[in-house]
Amino acid sequence: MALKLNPEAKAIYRSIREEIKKRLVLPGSSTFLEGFEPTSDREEILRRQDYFRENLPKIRSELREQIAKVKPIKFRRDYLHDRILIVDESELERAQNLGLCEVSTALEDAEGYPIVLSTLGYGIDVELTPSQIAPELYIMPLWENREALEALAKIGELTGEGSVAPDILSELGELGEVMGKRKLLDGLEELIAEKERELNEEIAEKLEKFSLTLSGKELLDFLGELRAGNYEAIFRHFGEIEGEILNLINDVEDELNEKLGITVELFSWEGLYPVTVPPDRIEMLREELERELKVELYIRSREVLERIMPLLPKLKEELGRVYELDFLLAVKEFIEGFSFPELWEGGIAFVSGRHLFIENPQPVSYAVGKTPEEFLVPGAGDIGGERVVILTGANSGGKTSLLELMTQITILAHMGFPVPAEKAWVEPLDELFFFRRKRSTYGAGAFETALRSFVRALRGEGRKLILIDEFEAITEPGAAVKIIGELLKIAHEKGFYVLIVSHLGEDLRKELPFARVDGIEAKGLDEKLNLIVDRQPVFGKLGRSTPELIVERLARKKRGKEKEIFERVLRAFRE
Ligand SMILES: Nc1ncnc2c1ncn2[C@@H]1O[C@H](COP(=O)(O)OP(=O)(O)OP(=O)(O)O)[C@@H](O)[C@H]1O
Repeated sequence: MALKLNPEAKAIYRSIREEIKKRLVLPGSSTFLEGFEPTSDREEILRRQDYFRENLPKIRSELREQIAKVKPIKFRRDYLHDRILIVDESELERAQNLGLCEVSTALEDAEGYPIVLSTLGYGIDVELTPSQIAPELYIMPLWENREALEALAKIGELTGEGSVAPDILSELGELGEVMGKRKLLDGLEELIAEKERELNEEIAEKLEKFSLTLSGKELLDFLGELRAGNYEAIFRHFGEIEGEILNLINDVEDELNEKLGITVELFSWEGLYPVTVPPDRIEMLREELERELKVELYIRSREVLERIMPLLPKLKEELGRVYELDFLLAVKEFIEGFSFPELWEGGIAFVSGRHLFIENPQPVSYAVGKTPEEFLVPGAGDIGGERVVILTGANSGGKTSLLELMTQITILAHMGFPVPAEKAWVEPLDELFFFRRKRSTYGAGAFETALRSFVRALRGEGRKLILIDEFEAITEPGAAVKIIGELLKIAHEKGFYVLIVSHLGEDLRKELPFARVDGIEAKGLDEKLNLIVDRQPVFGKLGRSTPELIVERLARKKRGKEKEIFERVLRAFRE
C-alpha cells in the first residue's frame, strides 16, 4: 500500500524525484523511479533496501560516460521493396502475413527485383522467417549502433557483469567490406567527378609538356608536314601522347574498379579534352552497383545474423539493464553520505540529519515518539517517547527547515532509499501530512481552509505523522491555543505522531502535559546584530524567542538609564 501524502508532502516528494532525475543520463531511465514510490509496506521497503545494498556497490562513476553512448537499438519491421518471395500456394498467406516484402506464387513476378527469394528453389532458398527473409532489419540497426555496442562492452567490464556486445561486434566486422562499398556508392558522383578532375589535370600537364617539347625547328617541320598533307607523321607525334593519356585513364579506372569491386569502362577517350563521363553511364553504373550490393548485403547479413541471433535476447537484457544502471548511478550520487534507516516501531528519529536543499547544513538530530538506545544525542535523556512535540524558538532558527528535513527523511525511508542522516529509525506509516505556514494569508478564508485540512488529517485511524508549521499565524493567539490544544489532544488519543512549530509553546505546554516542548535557541547576535543560532533543538526546553534575545543584547550593551529600562523589560520575559 502506498504511503499517503498530502499536497505539500507530495511537493517535497516531487522535489526529491527531481534531484534524482536531474542526475540521469538517459531519458528512459526515469521509469525506474516509478518503482520506488513511497510505500507503507514494511516488507517492500526492506526488499528495496536489499536491492540497493546489493546493486549500489557495483556502480562506478566511470559508467556515466559509457551510459551516455548507449542508445536504444530498435529492430523495426519494415516492408522491403527490393525483394520478392516466391512461395507455394499453401504458404502464401503465411508469407504475406509476415509483411516483409512482395510475395507471389508466380516466378514471372520476380522480374525486376534485385533479390529473389523462394521456398521452392527459384531464387535464394529461404525459410519463412523474418531473419531469413529480411536479415538486414536486424543487422542494420546493430551496424549503425556499433558505438552503443562498444559502450555496452565497456559497461559489462566495469560492472563485472559481462556482455555479448564484443561477440556481436566481431561478427559485424565481417560486414565491413560490403558496408564500405555502400558508402562509396553514396558518394559515387563526387568520387567520379574527383577522378575526372584529376585525370584532366594530368592530361593538361602532358599536353603542355608536349607543346614545350616542340622546338622551333620541329614546329616548322610539323607545319611543313601539315601543309604537305603528311598526316601520318603528325599522328605519330600525337600517338605518343595519346598512349600516355590512355594509360592515365586506365589507371584511374582500375582504381575505381578496385574500390567498387566491378569492371566497367567509364571514361572514353575520343581525342576530346577535357575527358568526361557521360551522366547516363554513371546512372547505369549506380544501378548495377546497387543491385549487386543489395544481394551481397543480403547474403552477408544472413550469414552474420545466423551467428548473432542467439545473442540478441541477452543483448536486449543488457540494454534494459543500462537504464537500470543509469538509475542506480543517479541514486548513488544522490545518496552520497546517506545511510539506510532502520525500520522499527514507536516513532521517527534520526542522528545528524542533513537538509537536502540547504547548502552545507548544520546536521540536526531529532525525534518524534520513542528513541532507540543508540540515539546518542546530547539531551536525549529528556525525551520521554512523546508522540506530540511542539517546536519553539528563534525566528529563522530553522524550524521550518526541520519539518522539511523530517518530511524528506520520512519520504526517502518509505521509498526504500537511504536517508540524509548518520543514523535513522523510521516506523512505516500509512499517512504523512505536511502543513506549511500560510504566509500573510490572514482572514477567515485561509483560517477555515487550514482548519479543515488539519481536521481532515485527524480523521480516521492508522499510523500518521502530521507536521504543522505555525498554525497560529492565521488566527489570534488566544483562539489558537484553544484550537491547537484540542486538536493535539485528539491526535494524542489516536496515537498519531505530531510535530508542530509554534510560538505558543508556553501556553500549549500547560494545556498538553503529554506533549514535549523543544526549543531552537539563538546563541547570541553577531557583530551585524544577526542571530547566531544553533539549529539543533534542545529537547524539553522552550526556545527563547528573538525579541527576548534582542532585549537581552541591548541590556548588556547599553549603559546607565537605558540599561536599567532594558533590564526591566528582560525581567518581564523571565518571570
Ligand atoms: N540546519 C541548518 N543548517 C544551516 N542553515 C539552516 C539550517 N536550518 C535552517 N537553516 C537556514 O536558516 C534560515 C531560516 O530557516 P527556517 O525558515 O527553517 O527558520 P524558521 O525557524 O522556520 O523561521 P521562521 O521563524 O521565520 O519561521 C534559512 O535560510 C535556512 O536555510
